[in-house]
Amino acid sequence: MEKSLIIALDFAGKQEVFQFLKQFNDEKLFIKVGMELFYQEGPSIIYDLKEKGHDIFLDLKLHDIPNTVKGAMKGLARLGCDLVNVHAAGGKEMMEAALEGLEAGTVAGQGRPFCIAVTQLTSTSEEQMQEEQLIHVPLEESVLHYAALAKTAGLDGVVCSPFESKQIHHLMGESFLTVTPGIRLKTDHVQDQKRVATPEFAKSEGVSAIVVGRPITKSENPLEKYIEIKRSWEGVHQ
Ligand SMILES: O=c1ccn([C@@H]2O[C@H](COP(=O)(O)O)[C@@H](O)[C@H]2O)c(=O)[nH]1
Repeated sequence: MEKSLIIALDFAGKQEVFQFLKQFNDEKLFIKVGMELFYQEGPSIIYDLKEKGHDIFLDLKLHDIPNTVKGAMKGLARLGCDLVNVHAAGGKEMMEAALEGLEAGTVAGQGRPFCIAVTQLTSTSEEQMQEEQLIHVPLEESVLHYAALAKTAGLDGVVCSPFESKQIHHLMGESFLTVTPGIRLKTDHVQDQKRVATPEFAKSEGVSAIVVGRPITKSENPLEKYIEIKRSWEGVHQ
């Protein structure tokens, strides 16, 4: 889990996914399956990717009443994912229920998936947060508040941006995971992301894992782009 580069496979179906993965030969990847793919293909996409030896972050960002989240997590635990998530805005009781569900659904002999909480989406700016969510504190304070809530609930870490990672580790401990989307090389389009940073910056801030989607999946040469991003994330330069 630590220092992983997670590729977000935001594709509409299995066919596109396996066509895309062909380019990576037999490399075992850390793959993020999100709503777009999971809502089309369901659990079978997880089984297929696990069978190929990939690690899976199932990014469904659960946010509902505690009982519903507990039941959903019980089912997700059986899929054998490595990492799942909820929205911290669902509250401490909901996050505790998520963990209870995961523990109840984890198959004997397998570890339970790591569970992290989304703090403020990387597509949210401070201005949007204040005007649309009516949260009248600096964005970093909101992220740190949600991270502390997640920690109190017993979660393993958070989704945040690289800008908040160092302070989260300082307050919550180095083993508390910071998983950061919104990663772009300087030459990449930012698209709908607001809190964007390079892999090098993420590394310098002690981020636990980066999530990269379109810069790789929409690239003319995805394998080359993956290698370029991986090198700058791992600090290996030729
Ligand atoms: O705050 C968040 C939480 C999740 N995501 C997800 O990460 C990827 C990022 O994809 P890009 O194409 O690299 O922008 C995407 O699947 C999001 O659902 C996020 O971006 N921000």
